[in-house]
Amino acid sequence: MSDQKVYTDFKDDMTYADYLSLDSLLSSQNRLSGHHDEMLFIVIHQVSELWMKLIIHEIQAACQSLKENQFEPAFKQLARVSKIQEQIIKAWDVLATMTPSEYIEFRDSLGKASGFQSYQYRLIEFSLGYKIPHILKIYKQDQEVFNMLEKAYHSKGLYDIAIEKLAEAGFEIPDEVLNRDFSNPYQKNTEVKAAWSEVYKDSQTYWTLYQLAEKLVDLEDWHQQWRFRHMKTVERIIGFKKGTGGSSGVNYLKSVLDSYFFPELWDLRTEL
Ligand code: HEM
Ligand SMILES: N[C@@H](CC(=O)c1ccccc1NC=O)C(=O)O
Repeated sequence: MSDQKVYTDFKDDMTYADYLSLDSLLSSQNRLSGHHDEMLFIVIHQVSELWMKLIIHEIQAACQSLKENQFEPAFKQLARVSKIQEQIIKAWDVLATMTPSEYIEFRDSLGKASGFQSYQYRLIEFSLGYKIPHILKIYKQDQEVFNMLEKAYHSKGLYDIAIEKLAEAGFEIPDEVLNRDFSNPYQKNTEVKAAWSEVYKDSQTYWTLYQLAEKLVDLEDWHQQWRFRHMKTVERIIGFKKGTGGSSGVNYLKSVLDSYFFPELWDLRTEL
């Protein structure tokens, strides 16, 4: 979280390991059970968290670029996010080499810890506009994380900024959409749908918004594929056991697959 600091005291004799903080990075795989496969489990999670860090960095940059009408840099940043999403989806293939009996041998040592508590994952979902009431209470114990997430929860998401771009291009977008309470989940809107439909029907005129829309669809599509692979990998490894985080497990993970982040961008496809 404290990565805002810029280091200026470069050393002449700086090494590869110094630069990458390899000492701390490579001494952070602490297997509680000592089980062989717990190494795989830890590394997969740490790699996913590192990629999530970069996703957040790029989404924040893309939001800023869009606010400044710098569309080309925003497209490059969003395209990078999609490439990372592809990477973390592939990581499920590695985790799926672990069998149910191998996992069950060290599952108890995880206690009540769960991916449920990944605050970087929440930051990503908030930026995609997926905000569920009561989610913040999971983070009550850690005031610093809680404050950071609360701020993100009340902020505009990527889609809110994209809709502002529609308004700036001259489309009639109601005030109740532009000035909505951003902590509420986004509700689909007829005027927004009409605007995006026009963008798709006349893509030559609205080429920039058209590209933006497709980048957003990429992000949502990949995110849902990540959720699906997570759900299926969990079913493959623990079946329908309850989750360590207290949820019903696979059925909970299936239920989140029903949500849409950018609903109009999907709805319009039926009518084009
Ligand atoms: C053996 C591997 C895994 C199993 C059995 C598993 C199981 C589960 C279960 C059952 C849940 C629901 C919450 C709960 O009750 O615990 C969950 C949530 C979650 N897991 Fe995993 N998981 C695995 C691997 C991973 C990996 C590699 C990641 C990558 C970071 C991950 C990230 C998450 C996230 C972000 C959630 C919250 C999802 C949401 O609330 O929509 N999980 N996991
Ligand atoms: N929820 C998992 C446990 C689990 O997967 C996990 C435990 C600690 C840290 C990260 C985890 N990953 C994803 O939920 C389970 O019920 O087996």
